[in-house]
Amino acid sequence: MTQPLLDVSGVTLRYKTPGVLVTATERVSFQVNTSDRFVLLGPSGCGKSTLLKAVGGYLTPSEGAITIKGRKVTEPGADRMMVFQEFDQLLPWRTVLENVMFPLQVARRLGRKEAETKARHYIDKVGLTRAVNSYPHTLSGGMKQRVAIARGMAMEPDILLMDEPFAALDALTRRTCQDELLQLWEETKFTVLFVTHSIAEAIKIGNRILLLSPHPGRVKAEVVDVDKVSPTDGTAGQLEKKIHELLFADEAAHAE
Ligand SMILES: Nc1ncnc2c1ncn2[C@@H]1O[C@H](COP(=O)(O)OP(=O)(O)OP(=O)(O)O)[C@@H](O)[C@H]1O
Repeated sequence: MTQPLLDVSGVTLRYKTPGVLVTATERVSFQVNTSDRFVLLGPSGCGKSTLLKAVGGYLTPSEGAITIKGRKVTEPGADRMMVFQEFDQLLPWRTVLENVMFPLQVARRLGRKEAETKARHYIDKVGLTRAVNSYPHTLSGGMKQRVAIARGMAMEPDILLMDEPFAALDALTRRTCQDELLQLWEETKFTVLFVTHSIAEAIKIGNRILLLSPHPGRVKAEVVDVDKVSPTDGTAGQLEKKIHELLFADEAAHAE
């Protein structure tokens, strides 16, 4: 069997808070293959962001292990770039071009010219050619998220980690950004691990979806071959209903 790109194996993550140890995820396992659009889906508080941060190397599991291409994740690295929900993830004193160039120069240690060429290429890809010299405060939320995506993709990481990147956008911009992300994926087939609490977004973005229980960290099920559902013939609606039932079955039973 070929090695997965990302292997999350029996991972438990806890937060130490004064007087309490909060368990955010417990013994969660999943594997992501190259070119997957793998979605972590579950309600607020089930541990999605915590898992993503651990894959990013920002948190250390108290049990289990995370490996990328067989290498154990112990700290953040340029092989895993993150895109967050918040609009303030860009450096406000740098232009769009400089924001995208910055990690290329600092983390990849590319020379100015090479970094600029690469940055411009990805800025073009997200449709922001005309905004290269703009500062973040002059951009809309959707434009800022596109810059963050360009910055992540320009690093050509092994995996792009996206934490509800479109959740703070209005419905129309959100849909446009989702479409653009899928278009970019068609062009480059990058691997993405995408966190969302929206079932519809998970079905639209993912080819595989891991359903996390409302009880932190418990895996409910994995849905594969999401690509095979069609947005127009009703199968997407059926899958959405099924996922909803899977996620909330126990809660409904208890509520009765
Ligand atoms: N810094 C922290 N300190 C203490 N507990 C935390 C911290 N961050 C998260 N938690 C707790 O860990 C659990 C999982 O949180 P996490 O943010 O990973 O969930 P989530 O599924 O991403 O939720 P959301 O969609 O609301 O971001 C929750 O119980 C949360 O309260």
